[in-house]
Amino acid sequence: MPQIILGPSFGKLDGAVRKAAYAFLEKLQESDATAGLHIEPINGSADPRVRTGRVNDFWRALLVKVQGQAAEAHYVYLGTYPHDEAIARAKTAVVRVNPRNGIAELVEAAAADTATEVAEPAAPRTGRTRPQPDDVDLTTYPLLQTQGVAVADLVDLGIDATIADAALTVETEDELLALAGRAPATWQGDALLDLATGAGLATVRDKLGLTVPAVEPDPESDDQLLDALKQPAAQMDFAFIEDDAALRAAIEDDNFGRWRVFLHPEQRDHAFKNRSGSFRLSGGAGTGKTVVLLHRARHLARKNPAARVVLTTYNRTLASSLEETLRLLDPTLPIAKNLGDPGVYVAGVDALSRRVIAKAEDVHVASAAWGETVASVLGPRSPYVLDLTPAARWEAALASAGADLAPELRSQAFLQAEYTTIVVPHRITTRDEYLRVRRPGRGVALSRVQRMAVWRVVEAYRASADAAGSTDWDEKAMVAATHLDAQAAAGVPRVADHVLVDEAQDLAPARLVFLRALVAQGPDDLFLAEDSQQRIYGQKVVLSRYGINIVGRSRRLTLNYRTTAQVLRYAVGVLAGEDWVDMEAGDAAATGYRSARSGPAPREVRASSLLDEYEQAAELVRGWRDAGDAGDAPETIGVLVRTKNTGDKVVHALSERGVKAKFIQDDASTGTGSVLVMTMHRSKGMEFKRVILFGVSSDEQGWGYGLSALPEADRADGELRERSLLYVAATRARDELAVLWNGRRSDLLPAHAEAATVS
Ligand SMILES: Nc1ncnc2c1ncn2[C@@H]1O[C@H](COP(=O)(O)OP(=O)(O)OP(=O)(O)O)[C@@H](O)[C@H]1O
Repeated sequence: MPQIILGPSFGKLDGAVRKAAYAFLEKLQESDATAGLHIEPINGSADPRVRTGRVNDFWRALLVKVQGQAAEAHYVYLGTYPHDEAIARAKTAVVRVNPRNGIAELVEAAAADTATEVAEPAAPRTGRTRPQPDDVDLTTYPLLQTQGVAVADLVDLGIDATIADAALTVETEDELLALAGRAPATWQGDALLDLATGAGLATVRDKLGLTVPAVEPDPESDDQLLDALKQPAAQMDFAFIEDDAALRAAIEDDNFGRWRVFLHPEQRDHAFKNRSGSFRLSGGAGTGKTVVLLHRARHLARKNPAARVVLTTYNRTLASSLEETLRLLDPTLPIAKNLGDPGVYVAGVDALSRRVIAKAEDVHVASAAWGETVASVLGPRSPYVLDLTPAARWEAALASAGADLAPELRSQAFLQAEYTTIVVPHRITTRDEYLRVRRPGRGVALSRVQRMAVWRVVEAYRASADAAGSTDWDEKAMVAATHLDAQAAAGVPRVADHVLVDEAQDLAPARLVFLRALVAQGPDDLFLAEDSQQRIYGQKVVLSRYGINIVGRSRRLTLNYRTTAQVLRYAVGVLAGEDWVDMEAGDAAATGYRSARSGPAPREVRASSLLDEYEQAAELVRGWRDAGDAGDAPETIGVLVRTKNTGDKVVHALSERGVKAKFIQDDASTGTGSVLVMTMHRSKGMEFKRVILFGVSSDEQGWGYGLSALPEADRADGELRERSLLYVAATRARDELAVLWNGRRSDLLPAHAEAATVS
């Protein structure tokens, strides 16, 4: 059966043609001799491998046939066009091997001639100096030259000579973005953007897997071309199609289906490479961390059908969305029904711990071993731990036993943070242990007397939960982890072979200890995707303190696929001026973070009153929704708010103004036909075509909620979470972002906003 390779296409197709194009490729995949396909060469084509095929009366597919030593032909699909256009394109399209790096690329015939006339190799770098800030005004100096890059360096990488020349004169990021979009191969654009953000030439080579070809390229050799198509950088533009679902996804949804088949070389590495132990993948919002996890889950399950792969994340809603997307990636992938079954088991981390406990209680509740497990985490108490302790019990415990606490410590927020980060993960069951424990990472220092006062409240909290036979989620995770460790020590196998975790930055220590306990230490055990700048819950966590040893196995993704460069710059501005720490206590600064897409600058709208703000929001949405053929489907527009209360009012206000809107809370499926209004917390992991951030004012209730109740030393971290929340919300926008407020503009917004302001 012929192998289809999806290549770059010159345009978009409308729905009906896409269906016909898919049907054509499906038939071609079965046999290129199928009657009616009419796979034919074209007289006078620049590339003798070019063929056209008949999609229907009017449309033709543009193909490149590569046979080589393979028994079956390979067909590179370059799009479907009206008959005459297809013939014209067939004459000039050339798929060739880049002589500098052996990567396959699609070029136009004229460009193919010039591009193979490769420039002189890069001159030795002696004597060339990078401009010094004292000599020149770097803000008006060509971008790449400020990074010490010369035309010869670019040509040496394999970048098209014309693009390389132009790149060296470009002075602004926006111009570079436009130029990158015109490069003949996606990797070339990416290399230019990466160089402009400070990555050195060697780093770019490494990230894209660019190497000098071992043999002189032979334009006639099909085998060389096939090799070239398989290079990681080539696979940003050319994808070998493995199954019908991938083909259908990429053809019928050529924008949003791309992640299923076209991966960045770094994404490919992270998805498919074996790791000798636990691995941490960090990366800014929209860099494809979730995409990597999904591909990795599929890869592991396919590699070993008996493998038990757990795919998990912070909560149930995100887990449902992971499962849904995994099914999109591969409808044939076995999704395990029970934890411990072969296949991919997808669930939120709390659902996982609950499941472990439910099963253990069923079997072991009366056993001494289970009693010891529970007692080792919570002290002597009832062995029943399945019910949930409501957070309100902290208030009751404070009321009954908190009289000796200093006023700044007398809050549920402080006690919960102390309990979650220190008491539970260290399995502290007595006052003496609590008096002795080290509390690294906790902002507030506690004297011995203060510790004793805290412990009295902890005892009251535990006593009431014991009476109710309940535990909170941190306690459940820790009891479950302790149980799994005890079982493993007794020779019972762990319940998973691979654990893949999304949004790990939001997981409290006990949850991480629990995930560690699901799988034995070893190759490909734990894979954590995280972005510390998106931490909107809990406290900073350092993985090594909880038995997760990453050293040397962490990487960062920097190419944002979701948002435009303009939205990204604005969102990163929200984070500016703060120190960010990652889960290995390293620097999590957003260096090298870039987008290859361009769009309008974010809009800031200062409303004169709340009513005016509603009005402005409705007007924006109506404008986007009713923009003729290009109008947005309502559910692709997100209105993000700080609190549920504001959200309810916005839904009402929009509905009054003729905009059908729906408040989304826990429901995983959002439906169609309504603009989606949700809290910024709920928007995590989601994306919209256009986003309104509503009520981003320092006067708006909700922002900084609870911060004043925190001790001074914990407040700075709380403020970081507010900043992260706004960053998360702003990065949900793919194409356009509008920021609305009335009253005082929020201090969290970028100081010198690159935004058009309307008031
Ligand atoms: N290789 C790719 N080709 C095309 N689109 C991609 C690719 N990788 C990711 N994307 C798209 O980029 C968007 C962001 O991807 P994803 O959600 O995986 O990022 P993320 O890093 O997990 O983001 P966040 O941290 O904000 O949740 C998605 O729309 C995804 O489909």
